[in-house]
Amino acid sequence: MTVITVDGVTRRFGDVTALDDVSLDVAPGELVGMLGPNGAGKTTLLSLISGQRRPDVGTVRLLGGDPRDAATRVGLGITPQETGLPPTLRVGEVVDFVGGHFPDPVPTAELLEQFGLTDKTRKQTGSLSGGQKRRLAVALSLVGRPRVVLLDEPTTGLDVTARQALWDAIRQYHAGGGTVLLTSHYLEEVQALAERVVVIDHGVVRADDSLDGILSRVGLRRVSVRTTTDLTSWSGVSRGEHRGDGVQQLYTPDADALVRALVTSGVEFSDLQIRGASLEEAFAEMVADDNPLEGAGR
Ligand SMILES: Nc1ncnc2c1ncn2[C@@H]1O[C@H](COP(=O)(O)OP(=O)(O)OP(=O)(O)O)[C@@H](O)[C@H]1O
Repeated sequence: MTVITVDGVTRRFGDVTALDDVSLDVAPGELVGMLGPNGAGKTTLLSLISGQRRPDVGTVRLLGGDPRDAATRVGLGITPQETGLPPTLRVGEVVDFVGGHFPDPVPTAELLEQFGLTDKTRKQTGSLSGGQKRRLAVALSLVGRPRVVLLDEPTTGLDVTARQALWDAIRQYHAGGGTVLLTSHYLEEVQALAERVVVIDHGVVRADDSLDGILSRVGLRRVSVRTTTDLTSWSGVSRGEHRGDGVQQLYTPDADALVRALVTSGVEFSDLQIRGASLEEAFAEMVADDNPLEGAGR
């Protein structure tokens, strides 16, 4: 049984095809990170899964039911990209209000404690900082003990400490068996949290694989080396850049061959380092217009 099933879904807004024949299954207990550039279709996909919109073509199932049924959505928690919190309600009142829609809500004090908001319980939400509002928004998605949560850029605008705290809360929810589908523009967020990565670009799923699978699929190694000779146009270098400090960063499918060529050329160099591509590099490769990855899907 899958928690989320998206099958052959197309959704248009006028002339814009936001999603073009997208299919995606999410199994119970998975933590899936969705990546894509601005306008790729991520938010639209989440709105179809949460039943806020209907697909033009294809079907969406949530927890075995229709996401537009209120009975199905009781098992769902959402943090949208922008949360309209009523500014004059107190933080505790908002949590009580949202929790009141669920049969077995997390007690308000417990939830606020988990999200470091205990001292804000009696403050009006309008007085919270942007980061505190974001934390409250993620807390609200979990108040009903959902079986699945959709988090649209959960930590955008948060500082490093607040982001780490939210990651811990998401991990804790996941460790308890919860299913998570999140979007993020922070690649390190997806790298830190997700076991599986779905890359969407121009409304199409470009890759859907384990995090390791995505990284290895790109197959590029990064060689960094300090030298005064320009190596960026050497044969075997698919992309290269000069850093300000005299170090060049070279991306190559065959680091061994590049290092052999470097050594035999007699060029003087120092500080040679080789490592695998990061998710950021993998992502840049995947959404580069001239370099589509074939064979998306699992
Ligand atoms: N209500 C709407 N009316 C018209 N066009 C829309 C609407 N919602 C989305 N779109 C268009 O659909 C495409 C996908 O948008 P979507 O918001 O799903 O992208 P996204 O991947 O979430 O982007 P971002 O990372 O910027 O949040 C975009 O071209 C967008 O302009």
